[in-house]
Amino acid sequence: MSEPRAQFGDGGRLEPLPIVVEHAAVLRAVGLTKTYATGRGELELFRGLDLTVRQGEMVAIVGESGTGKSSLLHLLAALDTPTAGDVWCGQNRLSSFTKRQASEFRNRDIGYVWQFHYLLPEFTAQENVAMPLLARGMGRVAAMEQAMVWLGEVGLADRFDHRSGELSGGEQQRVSLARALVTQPKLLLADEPTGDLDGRTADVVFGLIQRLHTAHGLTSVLVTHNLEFAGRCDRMLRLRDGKLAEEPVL
Ligand SMILES: Nc1ncnc2c1ncn2[C@@H]1O[C@H](COP(=O)(O)OP(=O)(O)OP(=O)(O)O)[C@@H](O)[C@H]1O
Repeated sequence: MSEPRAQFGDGGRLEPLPIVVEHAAVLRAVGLTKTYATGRGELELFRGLDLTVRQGEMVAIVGESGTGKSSLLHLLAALDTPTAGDVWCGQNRLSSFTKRQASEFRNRDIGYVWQFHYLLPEFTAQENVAMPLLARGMGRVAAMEQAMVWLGEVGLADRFDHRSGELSGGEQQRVSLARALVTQPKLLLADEPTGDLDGRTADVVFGLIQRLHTAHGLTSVLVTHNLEFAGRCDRMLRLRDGKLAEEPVL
């Protein structure tokens, strides 16, 4: 049965119901288990882990080194498959994807930022940013135009023809952020995006991520060791002993 859109008020007149904005879950992990086979037997990182990220949220995942934060992010991005359980992104069940579907999903729906920029050194900043658009078959002229727009978004339009070796660490990471967002994904996943930067530069890059998250209505999940940055997110989740526990934010 469909929801009623109106109700009878005191005067017997039909009045519209108040609009309740429901924030849909963009990302949902259900009963997630990840076990690696290692030379010394099985390493179980988590078992039966649940996570819900709602539209527009910025969620930080923190935790000791080796607890499995990067592994979790890889599962959320369909870069890896869980031992058990499922990840849902909207209506998509990631474990049902073929390799090709997973790759298309990442190109279409996910912006991924790594600790290291992984820019291709032989290409300019603009060409690096255009890469995901070229990969999906967009023509070079249109892709390069979009890349310029996103270089502008990260404040680096004037560096469009610089190769990665001619950019500072913070600038390289800003270019990689533009490359992650040029496809206009719904979801931004970032694994220690400021981990390789000095304090002031880290602050600039984190501030930029926050600004772009809000300006473009993104849903973001960030792994970080920086508790100050984590405290500036909507929610902070700590991965410990294979479970995610909510911690208070500022
Ligand atoms: N492909 C793999 N095969 C076997 N073990 C792995 C694999 N990938 C990661 N691990 C192990 O899983 C554990 C968790 O790794 P992961 O990188 O997810 O942790 P993390 O919490 O992100 O750590 P850090 O904060 O240091 O980046 C580590 O002990 C790591 O050695």
